[in-house]
Amino acid sequence: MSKIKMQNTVLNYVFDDFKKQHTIVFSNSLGTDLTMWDKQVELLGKEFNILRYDTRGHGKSEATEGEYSIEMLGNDVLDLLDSLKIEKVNFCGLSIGGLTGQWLGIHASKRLNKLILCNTGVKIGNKEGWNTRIETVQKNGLDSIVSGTQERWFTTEFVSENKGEVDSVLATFVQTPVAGYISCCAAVRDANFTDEVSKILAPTLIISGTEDLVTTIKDGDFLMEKIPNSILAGLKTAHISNIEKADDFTKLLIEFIKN
Ligand SMILES: O=C(O)CCC(=O)CC(=O)O
Repeated sequence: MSKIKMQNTVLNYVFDDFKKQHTIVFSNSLGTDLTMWDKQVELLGKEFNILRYDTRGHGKSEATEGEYSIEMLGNDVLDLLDSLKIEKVNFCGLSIGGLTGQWLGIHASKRLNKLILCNTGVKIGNKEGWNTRIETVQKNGLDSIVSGTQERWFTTEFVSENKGEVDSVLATFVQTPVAGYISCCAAVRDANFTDEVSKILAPTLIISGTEDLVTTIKDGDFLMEKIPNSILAGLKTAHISNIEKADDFTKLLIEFIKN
């Protein structure tokens, strides 16, 4: 792992430079960190260089003060690419990472080869829900929402067969800095790409979870209707599809980027 001091923050990242032609950048979901992609690295590393980073306020990245915006998180990615002198990438983001991906697709098209938007939507949830979550976490901490989080993130079948793995993801969740988590909640609350998403020109793969109640398959359908050069794949998962159906997820990425 390395840390990089950028214009406005310090980001933690891991760059596996396998000297391949293409690089794929992974952007984590709310309350996770770059280790959420561990199951993708082995297979994908045979084909691509892999750059993973902790979203601002998460993992070992700095939790700067004040509310964040998706624009800020998108610019963090551009600063990171500039610092590492990487011109063009394939970008894969899940949930809030998918909002960052949409922002990049709209505002930084020339930095993208292909875009993968997972378990996300043009808008996630509503203002009231996010404000309630912010207040709850401010008052009672992340432990107070851990059981609801597990229910949204994984199907009951997956939890019963993979208890250790789920516990480890949730251990990362409760270690997320409260300030970073709620600042990112504000970024999600304020994001709405309904009117801009059709400007995305990069070929785009949308991955939705058929059992995802946070960002539904309908949200994925809407993205596909609006983004001109896009396709949609559904996996039988809840919100964290890349962990719940890791191999299927990884194969979708390889096929999409290589073709
Ligand atoms: O996962 C995200 O990045 C945002 C959506 C969300 O809050 C998922 C959840 O915890 O329910």
